[in-house]
Amino acid sequence: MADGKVIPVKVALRCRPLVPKEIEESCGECLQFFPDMQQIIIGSDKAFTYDFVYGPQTLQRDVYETSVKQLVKGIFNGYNATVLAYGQTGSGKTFTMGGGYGMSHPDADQELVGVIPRVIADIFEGINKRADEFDFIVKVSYMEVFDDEELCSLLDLIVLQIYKEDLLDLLVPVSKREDGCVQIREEGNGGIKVQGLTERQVVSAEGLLRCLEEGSNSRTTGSTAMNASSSRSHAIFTIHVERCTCSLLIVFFRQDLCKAKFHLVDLAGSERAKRTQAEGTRFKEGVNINRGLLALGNVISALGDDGGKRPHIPYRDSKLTRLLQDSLGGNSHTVMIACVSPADTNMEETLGTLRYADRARKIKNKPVVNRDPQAAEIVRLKQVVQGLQVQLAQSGKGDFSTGSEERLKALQEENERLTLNLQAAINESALNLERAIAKEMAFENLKQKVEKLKEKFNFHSISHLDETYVKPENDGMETESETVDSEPNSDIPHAKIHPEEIYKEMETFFGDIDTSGEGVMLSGKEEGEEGGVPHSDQHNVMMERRAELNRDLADLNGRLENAEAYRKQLMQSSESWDSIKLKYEDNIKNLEMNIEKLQEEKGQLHKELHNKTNSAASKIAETRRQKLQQLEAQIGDMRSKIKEQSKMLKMKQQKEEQVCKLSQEIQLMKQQRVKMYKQLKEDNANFQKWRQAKNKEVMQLKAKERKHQAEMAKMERQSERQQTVLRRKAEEAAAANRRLKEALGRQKQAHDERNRKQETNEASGIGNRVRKLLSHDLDVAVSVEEVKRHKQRFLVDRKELTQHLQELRSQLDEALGPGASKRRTLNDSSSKDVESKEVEELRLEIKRYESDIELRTAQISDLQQKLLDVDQDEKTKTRFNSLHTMTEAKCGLRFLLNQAVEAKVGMIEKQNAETGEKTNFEDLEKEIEKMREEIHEERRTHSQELQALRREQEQETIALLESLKNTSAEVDQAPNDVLRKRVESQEAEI
Ligand SMILES: Nc1ncnc2c1ncn2[C@@H]1O[C@H](COP(=O)(O)OP(=O)(O)OP(=O)(O)O)[C@@H](O)[C@H]1O
Repeated sequence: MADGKVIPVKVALRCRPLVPKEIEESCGECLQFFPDMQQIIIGSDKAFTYDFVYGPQTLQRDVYETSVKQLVKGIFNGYNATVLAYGQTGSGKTFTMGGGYGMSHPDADQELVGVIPRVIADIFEGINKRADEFDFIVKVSYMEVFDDEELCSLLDLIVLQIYKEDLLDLLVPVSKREDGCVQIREEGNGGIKVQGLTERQVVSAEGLLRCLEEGSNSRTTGSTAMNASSSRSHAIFTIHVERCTCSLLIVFFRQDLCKAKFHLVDLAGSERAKRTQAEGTRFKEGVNINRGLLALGNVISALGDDGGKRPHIPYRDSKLTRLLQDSLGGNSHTVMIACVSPADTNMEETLGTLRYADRARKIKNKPVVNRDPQAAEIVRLKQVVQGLQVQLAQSGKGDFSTGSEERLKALQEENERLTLNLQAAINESALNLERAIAKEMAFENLKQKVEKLKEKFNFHSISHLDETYVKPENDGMETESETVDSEPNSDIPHAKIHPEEIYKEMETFFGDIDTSGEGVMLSGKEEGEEGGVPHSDQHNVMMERRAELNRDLADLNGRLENAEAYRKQLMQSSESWDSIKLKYEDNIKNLEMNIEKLQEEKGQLHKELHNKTNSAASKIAETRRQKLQQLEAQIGDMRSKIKEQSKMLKMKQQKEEQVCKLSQEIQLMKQQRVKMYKQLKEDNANFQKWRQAKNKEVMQLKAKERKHQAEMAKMERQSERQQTVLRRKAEEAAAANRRLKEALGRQKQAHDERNRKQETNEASGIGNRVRKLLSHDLDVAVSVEEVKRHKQRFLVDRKELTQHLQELRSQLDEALGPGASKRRTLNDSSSKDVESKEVEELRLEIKRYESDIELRTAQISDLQQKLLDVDQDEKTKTRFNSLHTMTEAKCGLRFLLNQAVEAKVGMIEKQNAETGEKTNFEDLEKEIEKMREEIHEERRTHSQELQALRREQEQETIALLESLKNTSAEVDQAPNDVLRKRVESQEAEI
């Protein structure tokens, strides 16, 4: 390091990796790096060269070792050093400098430690190495810089206290800070001294790190859309190193005393308020920060433009530039670390930083060993005198054309939005009309069905569907249970009624109604039919159980009928048996009497036979013996008859017992039947309930399905609209691109022409020429602005698309269940088999979004490339260079004024047209509202009519069922053939 030699400011370009937020937004990378080459390419071909270029993967250590470490060595020899981190907000300045990440902590990740802690460590290492030769005094100061004093009055009281001091001593606790105690003074040697600033002496690296941490903690940070912890001020951490030899004599003569300052500067973000979405205080800070950086930029430009030969360098424009006066173009070895983001969304800012850094490379410093402060003061005064000799007028830039274009664009956008709204409202109204017509048709259908039913059953009307289904059986059952004891035979005819047939009829009918009439609650609908309860195990079980019960009932009724008939028969036979029995009993009595008589006669004959001994007598005896034998035979005969008759009587008794038993059985059967009817009734009620619940469920499912379909349709419409908008935007962007190209061509042609005419010294037609030139410049500027806007819109689009893509991805993960993200990426066929339709749709949608994002990225980089090609920033600077004479300037001004007037008039016209459109739109909206009300009214009347019709149907069905019930009751109470036949005929009719 030679004393007094001109050394340019060294510039290091550091690019951080994409941060998670940028990755989430699908940002692409707009920077290209080449190994071992200190060059960077932005876009496809715009190259910049710096002293050091660090790609996203470069380690903190490498950054320090290659670009900063050497400065530490100079410090021990009395050379000032500065490391300046510049860049857009969130580009990694604080990360690189390492001032705000708690790196002084022993537990901090040493790989992430930034420049400042490394400088501190190296300084103390150097001191220790040189401890034998020299004594060192190390002091530290830490300040925060706000540039705009005006700002103070804008802010609230608490902020005022802090901000009013535009220089903030970070090593003094907030409570002890006093207004205006820190001030910049110029030292005699041209150096800058900050009066009132704490310079804390430290003896170890740890002490120095503590100071860094203490000051960093009281730095003003805030959250912006681009950086959660954004530094809202410039921070200057200065390490003062004083070297002296141990010899007292030398110290006395100050020959070897040298003082060096190491400024470590973390500038606030060079941001655009629009990008950071800063509002209120944040916005004011943003404006403020930029003002400071603008001054710094001006200083850098002034220093860099003519190799620093400009007579005036505007250091005094801001406190920041005053403080950095030494570091830029002065007595310091300076390294500027320009931090950039690789994201294509930040391309403009990155390009700005690259240019800034490029300009900074041209700054020439003249570092000297800080041995003699008086000499340095003289040099500085010389510089000031030189600076004051030349004054440059600052020219302001008008941007009316941009303003009017902006307004025009806004109006066009508003117009588009209104037209879209109108179209949507018209679509909805048409949809409502269609729905109303469909309802009307369904209603007509229903009416026809009711009429058909009326004809079919010859009823007046039919209603109350559920009761229609239940009632006949219920009635039958009630009649049975009421009459079973009083009238044993009355239940038999009921067994012949077949209510199932009626139900079937009804069910078919109402089933039909269900499919035709929306919202009609059906009880007769069977499973498997559209709109009815779908096949389900529960339903099948219930139906089977019902059928089984009905079968059992019919069986029981049959058995009962047989038993009754048998009993009747038995009873009839029992009656005839009674008369036979009586006859038999008489017979038996007679026979017994006869037997007695015959026995007496026999006895007498026996006696006579013993008494008679003669022949005559023996003859008589013989006759009597024969008679006796006859009598005995008669008696035997009679006895066998009596035996037979008693047998018959026994049989009769048995029959009677049988009849009695049968009667009991019949009684039991009847009770069982009542039970079964009750069971059936209960089952029916349950079945009805179940069916109603199921129907409700079905309706809900249907409604859900309809809603889902409507949502899908809406999404499709939305997506279509989105696609159309995207297509339109792409077309517009392409058109803007084309226009820009044409405008550039025209501009080039005009400039060539002008140069040619200047060469040939053509004086005529200045006005025309200037107008032509400016008009082309204007066209180019407008086209550039247009392209920028399109690019901005694409960026927003891509962000939205990415957000939506993330949502879709998480939906897909949810649908796939645990371990989904793996499967999502694997896309394996086995999992595909089991994927539902929904998953498939999601996959398709994701693919669509991914390709849309890719397309957007391509479009963005295309537009960015165009902008880079135009390099408007550079051209604006030279634009007015073409106006050499006052006449030309006047012509140009007149032309620009005319353009402004035209633009303004055009804008007013557009505003008027917009107002007209707005009124039209409002009228249309009113009309739509009116139509909506009409539709609503129609719907209301329709539903009222439907309800009235239902009520009517219900009443008529009730009446019908009542009449059926009465007829059944009559039949039960007075069973005669006529009534029975009537019921049977009614049933047959039904
Ligand atoms: N080289 C890098 N490697 C990894 N992450 C980085 C790098 N540089 C910056 N980051 C990350 O980027 C984010 C923003 O960085 P940082 O706060 O340093 O930006 P900044 O330029 O100081 O912003 P501001 O001007 O708003 O203060 C931080 O989360 C930081 O961790």
